[in-house]
Amino acid sequence: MPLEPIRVVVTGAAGQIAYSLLYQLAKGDVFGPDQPLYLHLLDIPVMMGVLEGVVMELMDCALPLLLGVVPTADPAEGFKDIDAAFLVGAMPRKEGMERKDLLAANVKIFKVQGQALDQHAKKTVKVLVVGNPANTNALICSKYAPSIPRENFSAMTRLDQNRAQAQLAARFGVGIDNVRNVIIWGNHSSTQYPDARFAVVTKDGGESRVADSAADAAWLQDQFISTVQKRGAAVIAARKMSSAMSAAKAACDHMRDWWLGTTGDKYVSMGVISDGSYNTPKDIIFSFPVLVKDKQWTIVQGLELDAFSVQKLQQTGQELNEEKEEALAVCQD
Ligand SMILES: NC(=O)c1ccc[n+]([C@@H]2O[C@H](COP(=O)([O-])OP(=O)(O)OC[C@H]3O[C@@H](n4cnc5c(N)ncnc54)[C@H](O)[C@@H]3O)[C@@H](O)[C@H]2O)c1
Ligand SMILES: O=C(O)CC[C@H](O)C(=O)O
Repeated sequence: MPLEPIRVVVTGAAGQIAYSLLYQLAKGDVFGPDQPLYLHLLDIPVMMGVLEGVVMELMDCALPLLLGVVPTADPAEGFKDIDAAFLVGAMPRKEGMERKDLLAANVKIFKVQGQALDQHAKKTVKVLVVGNPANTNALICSKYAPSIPRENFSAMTRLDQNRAQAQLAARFGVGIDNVRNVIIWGNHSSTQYPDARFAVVTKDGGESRVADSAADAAWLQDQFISTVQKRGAAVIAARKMSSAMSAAKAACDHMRDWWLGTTGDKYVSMGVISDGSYNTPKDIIFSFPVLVKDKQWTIVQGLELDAFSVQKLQQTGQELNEEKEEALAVCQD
C-alpha cells in the first residue's frame, strides 16, 4: 500500500539553512524513502523572488517523492494541514553576539507562528524549532498553540550532539558511528552542558566508556566541553555566517529520529518541555537525552549526576528561566 502523502513546512525557506535542508527532505532522508510529501515554503514578502528560484531548483532536482511545493509569505497557507514543521526562519547572530541577544528580535516570530500552527496545522504536528534562541522560541511557539500538545514542540540541540560525537570520534580514533550516548543538557547556548560521562566508544571489537579513560579525563572536562559550547561561534568567526550545512543535517537527524524512532538503547538529545527530571526547572524547553517510540519521546531516567554536572545543569536551567521571563515580557509588548 502506498503511504498517504504528508505536508511539511520549512520557514525561512529562502535562507541558507533551508537551502541545504530542502533537498534532504525532498529526497526522503527524513520521513523515509517511500514517503511522498508536499513542501510548504514560508518566508517573508521581500524574499518571494529568491524563493521562486528555490522552487525552480527543487523542480529541477526531479525527485519522485516531491508531489508539490507551496511557496508563500502567508502563515495561514504555510501551516495549513501540516504534519511536520521545521521553524528555521529567524535572524542569525553575527560575530560578538550571544544567541540570547537575538531573543527580542526573534521571539515575536514564534508567537505569530504558534498562533498560525494552532489554527491551521494538524493537532499531531511535530514542530522542530531551529531559529535561535531555539529553546525559548520553542517554548513561546507552544504557549501560543494551546490546542497542540506541548510534547509536540522541540528545539534543536542535535547539532551540538553531532559536534560532540565528532569530537569524541576524532579523539578516540574511531568512525562517527562507533560513538554513542553523548548527551547535550540544557540550552542551545554557551551554557549547554555536553556530557560524555555515559558515552560509549566501540573500538577493535570491544566497547568502552570514554569516561573510564584516565588519559583523557582532563580533556573531557575542559577542552571537549568548551569546544562544543563554542563551536557555533567558531564557525561564525571563520565563515562570517552561521553554520548552515551542519545545521540542516542536524535538523534532518532530529526529525528523522522523532518520526521513525530511535534504535535500541542509543539515545539522542532533544530540547523538550521539562517535567522537572534531574531537578531541572519545569516548564522550560530543556535538552535531555531521550528515546523515541511511536513518535513519542521519553526522557532517559536514572543517569547519575555528579557535583560538577549538577552545577552545570543548574547554570543552564537558570539561563533558560531568565530567557523565558524576558520572552514573555517581549510577547506582551
Ligand atoms: N539550533 C541550532 O543548532 C541552529 C544552528 C544554526 C542556525 N540556527 C539559527 O537558525 C536561524 C536561521 O539561520 P539561517 O542561517 O538560515 O539564516 P538566514 O538569514 O540565511 O535565513 C533566515 C530566513 O528566515 C527568513 N525569515 C525571517 N523572518 C521570517 C518570518 N517571520 N517567517 C518566515 N521566514 C522568516 C528570512 O527572510 C531568511 O530567508 C538563525 O536564527 C540561526 O541562528 C540554529
Ligand atoms: O548562533 C550561533 O551560535 C550560530 C548558529 C547556531 O546556533 C550554531 O550553533 O551554529
